Amino acid sequence: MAVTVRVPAKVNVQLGVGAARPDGFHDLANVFLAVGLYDEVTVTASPGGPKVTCEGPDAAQVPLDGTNLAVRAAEALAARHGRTPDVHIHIAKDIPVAGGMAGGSADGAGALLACDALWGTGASRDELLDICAELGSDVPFSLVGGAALGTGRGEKLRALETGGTFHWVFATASRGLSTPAVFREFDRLAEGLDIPEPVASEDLLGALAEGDPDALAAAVSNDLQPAALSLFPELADTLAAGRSAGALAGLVSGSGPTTAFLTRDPESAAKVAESLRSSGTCRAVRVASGPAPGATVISA
Ligand SMILES: C[C@](O)(CO)[C@H](O)COP(=O)(O)OP(=O)(O)OC[C@H]1O[C@@H](n2ccc(N)nc2=O)[C@H](O)[C@@H]1O
Ligand SMILES: Nc1ncnc2c1ncn2[C@@H]1O[C@H](COP(=O)(O)OP(=O)(O)OP(=O)(O)O)[C@@H](O)[C@H]1O
Repeated sequence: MAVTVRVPAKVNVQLGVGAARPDGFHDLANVFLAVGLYDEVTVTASPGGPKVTCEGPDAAQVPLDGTNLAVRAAEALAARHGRTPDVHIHIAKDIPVAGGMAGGSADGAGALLACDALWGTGASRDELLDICAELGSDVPFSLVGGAALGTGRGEKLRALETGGTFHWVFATASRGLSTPAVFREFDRLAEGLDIPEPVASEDLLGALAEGDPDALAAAVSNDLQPAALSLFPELADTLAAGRSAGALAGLVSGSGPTTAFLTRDPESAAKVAESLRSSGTCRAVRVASGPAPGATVISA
């Protein structure tokens, strides 16, 4: 028997970042939107597992050892339920790697849901969310999808209402950025400054609820953007190219280096994508809309 789960990427429409906490993490006001770029995680019984394989354009950058979040998810579920993680996990990867779109987190959430179905564990939603939070700050959102406000280090979620579909263009970069390195750069840039508690923007939540792309474009923000630009200055050229091509807004996605451009409709998304492709300022361009559903079993 094989179980396949489909899991979306995310863009952060607001990423408010507070000062570093004593544990090194940062309190966030993290407004997540799941978008329709997906990894598919397939699990099959395999004695002596867990073992992981990966296919897709970025597969060579995905670790195939015990650090893979999908492997860690299978091990965590097995340990809680007193069984051995005898499983082969195959990842069909379409989410850019190390791009700030929660690709590894998606695979963690996907493997967890898939193993739960394969093993008949019957874990509750709350137990799955607890395991997700142990795996990483973005992993709970990969499980639930849609739109949500993440507080704490991003793992405490409140579902948000969305009144329509938002159309995005994503430009991937020639190299990745490490999430911890971007947070460290945020801390360096913040030295000596008084960093306020991050708060979700009421205007932004209203724009999501209304499904209003112009209002959302006026409200998007990312406190990690200056840090990502400091480590990867060429991203400024990509942002300028997307904005001058007619995007309503352009911002770095999460910790970057993927840049995200909000457009009014699918036609203008196609136009912005075409301009970005010919701009020479990025590696590849993808079009996707959100909200998209969270991790979903698509075959069992
Ligand atoms: C940038 C975002 O993608 C926005 O959604 C997330 O905040 C990062 O989530 P993630 O990749 O799941 O991150 P984790 O695996 O939990 O943490 C990786 C590293 O990022 C930093 N980190 C992450 C989340 C957070 N609230 N504060 C942090 O300072 C820490 O250095 C941590 O060691
Ligand atoms: N299943 C996985 N897929 C991709 N990367 C993984 C996976 N498991 C662990 N990793 C590691 O995580 C690193 C970050 O990859 P990922 O694609 O999750 O980045 P990201 O999208 O920037 O994450 P986030 O947006 O959550 O900060 C990779 O360089 C890789 O070493």
